[in-house]
Amino acid sequence: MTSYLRSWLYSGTSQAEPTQPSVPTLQTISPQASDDEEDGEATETEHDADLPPAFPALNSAQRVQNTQSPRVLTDSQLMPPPPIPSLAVRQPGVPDTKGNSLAVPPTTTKPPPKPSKKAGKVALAPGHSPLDWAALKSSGADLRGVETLMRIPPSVLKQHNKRDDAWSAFNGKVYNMTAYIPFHPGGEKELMRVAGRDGTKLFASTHAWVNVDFMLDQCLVGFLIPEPTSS
Ligand code: HEM
Repeated sequence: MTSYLRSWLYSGTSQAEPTQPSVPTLQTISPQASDDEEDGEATETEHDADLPPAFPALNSAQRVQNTQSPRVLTDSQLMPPPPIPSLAVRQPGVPDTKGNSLAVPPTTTKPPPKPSKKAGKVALAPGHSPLDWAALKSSGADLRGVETLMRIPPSVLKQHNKRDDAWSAFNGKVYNMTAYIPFHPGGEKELMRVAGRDGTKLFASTHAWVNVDFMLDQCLVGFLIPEPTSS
C-alpha cells in the first residue's frame, strides 16, 4: 500500500510544472490488502497502520493553491483614507472656506425692528371675532337697514358717513358697514376712512386678498351709479 502511494506521488510531482501547478483531479483509491501481503511488505504496513491520512489530501486543490505566495498591495493600490469631515476642523467663530462658521447667527445680535407706525391689526372686543361676525351674518338679523336694493349716486352715498350709519362702495357695490365696524380686524378708525365714499382703491391697497363681497354679503344696499346730470 505504501509503496503504491509513494510511486504514485513521486510520478505525479515529477510530471507537474513547478511554475504552473495544474489542479489535480481527485481520484478514489480503494485499498488492496491482498496486494500488500503478496509483495512481502507486511512489516511496513503494520508500522503505517496507525498513521492518520494526510489532510488536506495530498492531491487536493488546497495544497496547490497554498504554493502561491499571497499578493501584497503597494501603497498606491491601497484605498485612500476618507477625507476629514469639515465640521470636525471648524473653529467656533472662524469661517471655513465656504463662509460657514459656528458664530452666533447675526440675526440674534441685531436689535429687534422698531414697531411700524403703519396701521395694523387691533384687539377686537370680546364677542367680535371673525367667527362671531359669521354667526351674526347667518342669524337672519337685518344688517342692511333698507327695504330694497337701490341705485346709489355718490351724493347719496356721501350722506351715510357717520359711525352709526356708515356706507361705502367697493367695486361698484354699496354696503352698509355699520354692523361690521366693531368686527373689523384693522379697527374702526381705518374703516371709517371710507365711510360715505368709494373705498375700492384703499381697500385693494390694504388687503386685496380679503373677499369683501363674501364678508359683507348681508350688508348690500345697492349699486353705485354715476351722479345724474341735472338737465
Ligand atoms: C368694509 C370693508 C372691509 C372689510 C370687510 C375688511 C376686512 C378686513 C379683514 C378680514 C382683515 C384681516 C385681514 C387678515 O387677517 O389678513 C382686515 C385687516 C385690516 N384692514 Fe380691513 N376691511 C375692510 C375695509 C378696510 C379699509 C377701508 C381699510 C382702510 C385702510 C382697512 C384697513 C385694514 C387694516 C389696516 C387691517 C390690518 C392689516 C394687518 O395688519 O393684517 N380695511 N380687514
